[in-house]
Amino acid sequence: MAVFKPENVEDLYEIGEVLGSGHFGQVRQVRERASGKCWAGKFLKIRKNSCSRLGLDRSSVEQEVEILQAVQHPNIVILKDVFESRAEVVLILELVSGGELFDFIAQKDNLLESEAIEFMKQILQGLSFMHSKNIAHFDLKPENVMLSDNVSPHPNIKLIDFGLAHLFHQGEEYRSTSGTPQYIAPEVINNEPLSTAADMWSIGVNTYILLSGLSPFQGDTNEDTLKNVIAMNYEFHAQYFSTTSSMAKDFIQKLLVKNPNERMTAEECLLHPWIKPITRKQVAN
Ligand SMILES: COc1cc(-c2ccc3ncc(-c4cccc([C@@H](O)NCCN(C)C)c4)n3n2)ccc1O
Repeated sequence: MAVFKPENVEDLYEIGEVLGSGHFGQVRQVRERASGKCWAGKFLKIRKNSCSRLGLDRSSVEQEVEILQAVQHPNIVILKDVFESRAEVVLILELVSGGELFDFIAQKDNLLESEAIEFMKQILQGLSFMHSKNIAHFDLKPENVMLSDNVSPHPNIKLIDFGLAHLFHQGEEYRSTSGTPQYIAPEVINNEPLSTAADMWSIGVNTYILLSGLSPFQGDTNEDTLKNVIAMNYEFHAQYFSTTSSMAKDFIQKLLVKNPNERMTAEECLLHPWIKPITRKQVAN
């Protein structure tokens, strides 16, 4: 069993404002007393015993910590420290100040395809690194793609929220139906054995949204959305994709493939001509 620091987190950090909350618990800004530097504290309630319904299993928190410790990359949020007291675990994480990628995009009149490519390239670089370590994120969605800051013209992408992430062990079969309906792959819905390829389906959905603002499988209800995913029921609506390059559509089509084994991998995505132009003319788009 992993041992986290037993010190009271408030002895070392001043606890600040709530930055956000979700299934994972609360994220608060914290200031390191010794250095004055600000970090993000992810506060997680831990189940007191197996009968308790409130809080997270300690084992799931241990897996998230193990994964975060294994993925030190410029495009993945860095884990600095972990504290545990009573029924709470606190992850001290790199503070990501630029907000969510899609809020950044929503504030712009329109996103150039060249800008979308730059963002997607960084997401794929972080994801390719994770997949090289047999780790899948399993919750890739706009809210979990954040920007390091909102001042530089070319902000850095930071992937967050590894609460559903999984480290695959040799020969292991792993199934899970967790995730957000709009972004999950057909094999997740069908409770079939999963692999890092499920992330690549989500990348296809995120790219479709990045370029159009539309969600390809979104239905009126979650049930309708899941039916659309299973039926592969999506199209490039002319009203939203009239100026989108054929290369971009080809990129998406090579990810929204039902058979996980036939989907592009993150490495193959980084070599796709939409991401890595072959000719100088392509770069002009
Ligand atoms: C590593 O796991 C997580 C990290 C973070 C994280 C890390 C650094 C960091 N700096 C700023 C923030 C932040 C700022 C505003 C809102 C949120 C969060 O509540 N919403 C993000 C998306 N949500 C679906 C996780 C997080 N974060 N969030 C949030 C949730 C996680 O499960």
